Amino acid sequence: MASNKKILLLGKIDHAHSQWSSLDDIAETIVPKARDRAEFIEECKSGAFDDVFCAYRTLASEAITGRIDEELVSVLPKSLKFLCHNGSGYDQIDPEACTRHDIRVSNVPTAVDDATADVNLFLIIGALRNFNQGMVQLREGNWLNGVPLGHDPEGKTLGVLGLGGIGRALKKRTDAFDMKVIYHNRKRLSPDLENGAEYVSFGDLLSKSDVISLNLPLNSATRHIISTQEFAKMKDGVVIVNTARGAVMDEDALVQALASGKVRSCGLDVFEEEPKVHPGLLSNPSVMLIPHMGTHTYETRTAMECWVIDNLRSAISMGKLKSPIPEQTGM
Ligand SMILES: O=CC(=O)O
Repeated sequence: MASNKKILLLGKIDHAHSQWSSLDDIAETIVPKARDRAEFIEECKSGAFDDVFCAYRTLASEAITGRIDEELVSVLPKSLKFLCHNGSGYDQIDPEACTRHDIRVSNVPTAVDDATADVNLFLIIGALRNFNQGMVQLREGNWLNGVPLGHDPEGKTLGVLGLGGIGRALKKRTDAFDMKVIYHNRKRLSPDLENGAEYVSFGDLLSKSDVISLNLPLNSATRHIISTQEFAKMKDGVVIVNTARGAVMDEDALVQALASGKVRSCGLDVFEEEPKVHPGLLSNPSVMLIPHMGTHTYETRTAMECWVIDNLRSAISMGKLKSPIPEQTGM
Protein backbone atom coordinates (compact mmCIF):
# COMPACT_ATOMS: atom_id res chain seq x y z
CA MET A 1 0.00 0.00 0.00
CA ALA A 2 1.28 3.49 -0.85
CA SER A 3 2.43 5.43 2.23
CA ASN A 4 0.31 8.30 3.47
CA LYS A 5 1.05 11.84 2.25
CA LYS A 6 2.30 14.39 4.76
CA ILE A 7 0.39 17.60 5.53
CA LEU A 8 2.18 20.55 7.12
CA LEU A 9 -0.26 22.26 9.48
CA LEU A 10 0.45 26.01 9.65
CA GLY A 11 -1.99 27.28 12.26
CA LYS A 12 -4.64 25.18 13.94
CA ILE A 13 -7.98 23.54 13.39
CA ASP A 14 -10.52 25.20 15.68
CA HIS A 15 -13.84 23.65 14.65
CA ALA A 16 -13.83 20.94 11.98
CA HIS A 17 -12.06 18.36 14.17
CA SER A 18 -13.88 15.27 12.92
CA GLN A 19 -13.43 16.33 9.27
CA TRP A 20 -9.72 16.88 9.94
CA SER A 21 -9.42 13.45 11.59
CA SER A 22 -11.08 11.90 8.56
CA LEU A 23 -7.88 12.74 6.64
CA ASP A 24 -5.99 10.25 8.83
CA ASP A 25 -6.75 7.50 6.30
CA ILE A 26 -4.79 9.25 3.58
CA ALA A 27 -2.43 11.62 5.36
CA GLU A 28 -0.19 12.26 8.33
CA THR A 29 0.07 15.71 9.96
CA ILE A 30 3.33 17.50 10.73
CA VAL A 31 3.23 20.53 13.05
CA PRO A 32 6.14 22.98 13.07
CA LYS A 33 7.88 23.82 16.34
CA ALA A 34 9.02 27.28 15.20
CA ARG A 35 7.78 30.34 17.09
CA ASP A 36 8.81 32.96 14.54
CA ARG A 37 9.90 33.35 10.92
CA ALA A 38 13.62 32.91 11.59
CA GLU A 39 12.96 29.66 13.47
CA PHE A 40 10.56 28.50 10.76
CA ILE A 41 13.16 29.08 8.04
CA GLU A 42 15.73 27.14 10.11
CA GLU A 43 13.24 24.33 10.65
CA CYS A 44 12.60 24.16 6.89
CA LYS A 45 16.34 24.06 6.23
CA SER A 46 16.85 21.32 8.85
CA GLY A 47 14.82 18.92 6.70
CA ALA A 48 12.06 18.61 9.33
CA PHE A 49 9.41 19.03 6.63
CA ASP A 50 11.01 16.91 3.94
CA ASP A 51 8.46 14.81 2.04
CA VAL A 52 5.61 17.13 2.99
CA PHE A 53 3.14 17.10 0.09
CA CYS A 54 0.65 19.81 1.02
CA ALA A 55 0.08 22.48 3.66
CA TYR A 56 -2.95 23.83 5.50
CA ARG A 57 -2.48 27.49 6.34
CA THR A 58 -4.46 29.96 8.45
CA LEU A 59 -4.35 33.76 8.35
CA ALA A 60 -3.10 33.76 11.95
CA SER A 61 -0.10 31.58 11.07
CA GLU A 62 1.46 34.68 9.53
CA ALA A 63 2.50 35.54 13.10
CA ILE A 64 4.98 32.64 12.84
CA THR A 65 5.91 32.29 9.19
CA GLY A 66 5.46 35.87 8.02
CA ARG A 67 4.50 36.43 4.38
CA ILE A 68 4.70 33.44 2.06
CA ASP A 69 7.13 35.11 -0.31
CA GLU A 70 10.12 34.12 -2.42
CA GLU A 71 12.43 33.91 0.62
CA LEU A 72 10.10 31.52 2.39
CA VAL A 73 8.98 29.51 -0.60
CA SER A 74 12.58 28.89 -1.62
CA VAL A 75 13.31 27.05 1.67
CA LEU A 76 10.13 24.95 1.65
CA PRO A 77 10.72 21.34 0.62
CA LYS A 78 10.53 20.63 -3.12
CA SER A 79 8.01 17.91 -2.31
CA LEU A 80 5.43 20.56 -1.27
CA LYS A 81 3.01 20.86 -4.17
CA PHE A 82 -0.16 22.35 -2.66
CA LEU A 83 -0.75 25.24 -0.25
CA CYS A 84 -4.34 25.39 0.98
CA HIS A 85 -5.13 28.73 2.58
CA ASN A 86 -8.02 29.14 5.01
CA GLY A 87 -9.49 32.47 3.92
CA SER A 88 -10.87 34.28 0.98
CA GLY A 89 -8.14 36.94 0.80
CA TYR A 90 -4.65 35.56 0.22
CA ASP A 91 -2.67 38.79 0.03
CA GLN A 92 -0.11 37.36 2.49
CA ILE A 93 0.86 34.82 -0.18
CA ASP A 94 2.89 35.75 -3.26
CA PRO A 95 1.20 33.75 -6.04
CA GLU A 96 4.07 34.34 -8.47
CA ALA A 97 6.67 32.97 -6.04
CA CYS A 98 4.47 29.90 -5.50
CA THR A 99 4.01 29.40 -9.25
CA ARG A 100 7.78 29.68 -9.79
CA HIS A 101 8.31 26.92 -7.23
CA ASP A 102 5.53 24.76 -8.66
CA ILE A 103 3.25 25.14 -5.63
CA ARG A 104 -0.48 25.30 -6.32
CA VAL A 105 -2.46 27.56 -3.99
CA SER A 106 -6.13 27.48 -3.03
CA ASN A 107 -8.27 29.94 -1.10
CA VAL A 108 -11.80 29.81 0.32
CA PRO A 109 -14.37 31.57 -1.83
CA THR A 110 -18.16 31.06 -1.44
CA ALA A 111 -18.12 29.82 2.18
CA VAL A 112 -17.30 33.35 3.33
CA ASP A 113 -19.88 35.18 1.22
CA ASP A 114 -22.99 35.32 3.41
CA ALA A 115 -21.32 36.13 6.73
CA THR A 116 -19.18 38.84 5.15
CA ALA A 117 -22.13 40.30 3.26
CA ASP A 118 -24.07 40.45 6.55
CA VAL A 119 -21.28 42.56 8.07
CA ASN A 120 -21.16 44.65 4.92
CA LEU A 121 -24.86 45.43 5.19
CA PHE A 122 -24.57 46.15 8.91
CA LEU A 123 -21.83 48.69 8.17
CA ILE A 124 -23.83 50.34 5.39
CA ILE A 125 -26.95 50.76 7.51
CA GLY A 126 -24.95 51.78 10.57
CA ALA A 127 -22.95 54.39 8.66
CA LEU A 128 -26.03 55.79 6.87
CA ARG A 129 -28.05 56.00 10.08
CA ASN A 130 -25.31 57.35 12.43
CA PHE A 131 -25.75 54.37 14.71
CA ASN A 132 -22.25 54.56 16.15
CA GLN A 133 -22.86 58.10 17.40
CA GLY A 134 -26.14 57.00 18.95
CA MET A 135 -24.50 54.03 20.67
CA VAL A 136 -21.63 56.14 22.02
CA GLN A 137 -24.01 58.80 23.37
CA LEU A 138 -26.26 56.22 25.00
CA ARG A 139 -23.35 54.59 26.84
CA GLU A 140 -22.25 57.99 28.06
CA GLY A 141 -25.71 58.50 29.56
CA ASN A 142 -26.63 61.21 27.06
CA TRP A 143 -29.46 59.58 25.10
CA LEU A 144 -29.57 61.18 21.61
CA ASN A 145 -27.64 64.35 22.51
CA GLY A 146 -27.59 65.96 19.08
CA VAL A 147 -26.93 62.83 17.03
CA PRO A 148 -27.71 64.10 13.51
CA LEU A 149 -30.50 62.55 11.45
CA GLY A 150 -29.29 59.77 9.20
CA HIS A 151 -30.25 58.77 5.67
CA ASP A 152 -32.45 55.93 4.40
CA PRO A 153 -30.86 53.33 2.13
CA GLU A 154 -34.04 53.16 0.05
CA GLY A 155 -33.55 54.70 -3.38
CA LYS A 156 -29.82 55.32 -2.89
CA THR A 157 -27.21 54.13 -5.37
CA LEU A 158 -24.80 51.53 -4.06
CA GLY A 159 -21.56 51.20 -6.03
CA VAL A 160 -19.86 47.84 -5.54
CA LEU A 161 -16.20 47.83 -6.48
CA GLY A 162 -15.53 44.14 -7.11
CA LEU A 163 -18.80 42.26 -7.69
CA GLY A 164 -17.59 38.78 -6.71
CA GLY A 165 -19.27 36.32 -4.35
CA ILE A 166 -19.44 38.72 -1.40
CA GLY A 167 -20.55 41.64 -3.58
CA ARG A 168 -23.31 39.51 -5.09
CA ALA A 169 -24.46 38.31 -1.65
CA LEU A 170 -24.51 41.98 -0.61
CA LYS A 171 -26.65 42.86 -3.62
CA LYS A 172 -29.22 40.22 -2.62
CA ARG A 173 -29.45 41.93 0.76
CA THR A 174 -29.58 45.52 -0.49
CA ASP A 175 -32.27 44.59 -3.04
CA ALA A 176 -34.53 44.26 0.01
CA PHE A 177 -33.79 47.93 0.73
CA ASP A 178 -34.55 49.01 -2.86
CA MET A 179 -31.02 50.28 -3.42
CA LYS A 180 -29.92 50.70 -7.04
CA VAL A 181 -26.74 48.67 -7.50
CA ILE A 182 -23.99 49.64 -9.93
CA TYR A 183 -20.64 47.85 -10.07
CA HIS A 184 -17.21 47.92 -11.58
CA ASN A 185 -14.98 44.88 -12.21
CA ARG A 186 -12.04 44.56 -14.58
CA LYS A 187 -14.40 42.58 -16.82
CA ARG A 188 -18.16 42.80 -17.12
CA LEU A 189 -20.00 39.79 -15.66
CA SER A 190 -22.58 37.66 -17.46
CA PRO A 191 -26.19 38.82 -17.00
CA ASP A 192 -27.02 35.96 -14.61
CA LEU A 193 -24.17 36.96 -12.30
CA GLU A 194 -24.99 40.67 -12.66
CA ASN A 195 -28.53 39.86 -11.57
CA GLY A 196 -29.73 43.39 -12.34
CA ALA A 197 -26.60 45.28 -11.25
CA GLU A 198 -25.50 47.87 -13.81
CA TYR A 199 -21.91 47.69 -15.11
CA VAL A 200 -20.20 51.10 -15.05
CA SER A 201 -16.67 52.45 -15.47
CA PHE A 202 -14.52 52.96 -12.38
CA GLY A 203 -14.94 56.75 -12.79
CA ASP A 204 -18.75 56.47 -12.98
CA LEU A 205 -18.81 54.22 -9.94
CA LEU A 206 -16.93 56.89 -7.98
CA SER A 207 -19.05 59.82 -9.19
CA LYS A 208 -22.53 58.22 -9.18
CA SER A 209 -22.61 56.26 -5.92
CA ASP A 210 -24.22 57.44 -2.67
CA VAL A 211 -22.62 54.46 -0.92
CA ILE A 212 -19.45 52.76 -2.11
CA SER A 213 -18.66 49.21 -1.00
CA LEU A 214 -15.13 47.87 -1.47
CA ASN A 215 -15.27 44.15 -2.24
CA LEU A 216 -12.13 43.56 -4.24
CA PRO A 217 -9.03 41.53 -3.36
CA LEU A 218 -5.82 43.23 -2.27
CA ASN A 219 -2.92 42.84 -4.69
CA SER A 220 -0.33 45.12 -6.27
CA ALA A 221 -2.94 46.50 -8.72
CA THR A 222 -5.55 47.30 -6.06
CA ARG A 223 -3.37 48.66 -3.21
CA HIS A 224 -4.66 52.21 -2.48
CA ILE A 225 -7.05 52.02 -5.42
CA ILE A 226 -9.07 54.51 -3.37
CA SER A 227 -6.97 57.54 -2.44
CA THR A 228 -7.10 61.36 -2.58
CA GLN A 229 -7.81 61.58 -6.34
CA GLU A 230 -10.61 59.02 -6.13
CA PHE A 231 -12.22 60.73 -3.11
CA ALA A 232 -12.21 63.99 -5.12
CA LYS A 233 -14.37 62.33 -7.80
CA MET A 234 -16.99 61.08 -5.31
CA LYS A 235 -20.27 62.79 -4.38
CA ASP A 236 -20.08 65.14 -1.41
CA GLY A 237 -21.26 63.25 1.66
CA VAL A 238 -20.62 59.78 0.22
CA VAL A 239 -20.60 56.80 2.58
CA ILE A 240 -17.87 54.22 2.09
CA VAL A 241 -17.61 50.71 3.53
CA ASN A 242 -14.78 48.19 3.39
CA THR A 243 -14.91 44.50 4.30
CA ALA A 244 -12.18 43.49 1.83
CA ARG A 245 -8.68 44.50 2.95
CA GLY A 246 -7.68 47.77 4.62
CA ALA A 247 -4.93 48.57 2.15
CA VAL A 248 -7.24 48.82 -0.87
CA MET A 249 -8.00 52.27 0.55
CA ASP A 250 -5.45 54.89 1.63
CA GLU A 251 -6.39 55.37 5.31
CA ASP A 252 -4.66 58.77 5.63
CA ALA A 253 -6.60 60.02 2.62
CA LEU A 254 -9.82 58.60 4.11
CA VAL A 255 -9.26 60.44 7.40
CA GLN A 256 -8.76 63.68 5.45
CA ALA A 257 -11.87 63.04 3.34
CA LEU A 258 -13.87 62.47 6.55
CA ALA A 259 -12.50 65.67 8.08
CA SER A 260 -13.45 67.73 5.00
CA GLY A 261 -16.96 66.21 4.92
CA LYS A 262 -16.37 64.74 1.45
CA VAL A 263 -16.97 61.35 3.08
CA ARG A 264 -19.86 61.69 5.54
CA SER A 265 -19.30 58.39 7.24
CA CYS A 266 -17.69 55.06 6.70
CA GLY A 267 -17.92 51.49 7.95
CA LEU A 268 -14.74 49.47 8.24
CA ASP A 269 -14.13 45.84 9.14
CA VAL A 270 -10.55 45.90 7.85
CA PHE A 271 -7.60 48.24 8.37
CA GLU A 272 -4.31 48.96 6.67
CA GLU A 273 -2.12 47.73 9.52
CA GLU A 274 -4.24 45.38 11.60
CA PRO A 275 -4.53 45.33 14.55
CA LYS A 276 -3.52 49.01 14.51
CA VAL A 277 -6.34 51.43 13.74
CA HIS A 278 -5.64 54.95 12.46
CA PRO A 279 -6.09 57.43 15.38
CA GLY A 280 -8.11 59.68 13.06
CA LEU A 281 -10.66 56.89 12.74
CA LEU A 282 -10.67 55.93 16.42
CA SER A 283 -11.39 59.51 17.46
CA ASN A 284 -14.21 59.97 14.94
CA PRO A 285 -17.56 58.93 16.49
CA SER A 286 -19.40 58.99 13.19
CA VAL A 287 -17.56 55.99 11.76
CA MET A 288 -18.48 52.34 12.29
CA LEU A 289 -15.40 50.26 13.14
CA ILE A 290 -15.27 46.53 13.79
CA PRO A 291 -12.18 44.34 14.27
CA HIS A 292 -12.15 42.14 11.13
CA MET A 293 -15.25 40.12 12.03
CA GLY A 294 -16.51 39.40 8.51
CA THR A 295 -16.44 35.62 8.95
CA HIS A 296 -16.50 35.60 12.76
CA THR A 297 -19.27 33.00 13.28
CA TYR A 298 -19.18 29.33 14.27
CA GLU A 299 -21.01 28.23 11.16
CA THR A 300 -18.85 30.13 8.70
CA ARG A 301 -15.52 29.37 10.38
CA THR A 302 -16.45 25.66 10.43
CA ALA A 303 -17.50 25.77 6.77
CA MET A 304 -14.21 27.50 5.89
CA GLU A 305 -12.13 24.81 7.62
CA CYS A 306 -14.15 22.10 5.86
CA TRP A 307 -13.52 23.86 2.54
CA VAL A 308 -9.74 23.78 3.11
CA ILE A 309 -9.93 20.11 4.14
CA ASP A 310 -11.79 19.40 0.86
CA ASN A 311 -8.96 21.10 -1.02
CA LEU A 312 -6.38 18.95 0.77
CA ARG A 313 -8.35 15.78 0.10
CA SER A 314 -8.68 16.70 -3.57
CA ALA A 315 -4.94 17.49 -3.80
CA ILE A 316 -4.00 14.19 -2.17
CA SER A 317 -6.45 11.95 -3.97
CA MET A 318 -6.71 13.64 -7.38
CA GLY A 319 -3.64 15.86 -7.62
CA LYS A 320 -5.72 19.00 -8.09
CA LEU A 321 -7.40 21.68 -6.01
CA LYS A 322 -11.12 22.33 -5.66
CA SER A 323 -10.68 26.13 -5.58
CA PRO A 324 -7.34 27.22 -7.07
CA ILE A 325 -6.62 30.94 -6.80
CA PRO A 326 -7.53 32.85 -9.98
CA GLU A 327 -3.86 33.55 -10.79
CA GLN A 328 -3.31 29.80 -11.20
CA THR A 329 -6.58 28.58 -12.71
CA GLY A 330 -5.94 26.50 -15.80
CA MET A 331 -2.45 25.53 -14.63
O1 LIG B 1 -10.73 38.23 5.79
C1 LIG B 1 -11.15 37.12 5.70
C2 LIG B 1 -10.81 36.23 4.63
O2 LIG B 1 -9.93 36.58 3.83
O3 LIG B 1 -11.39 35.15 4.55
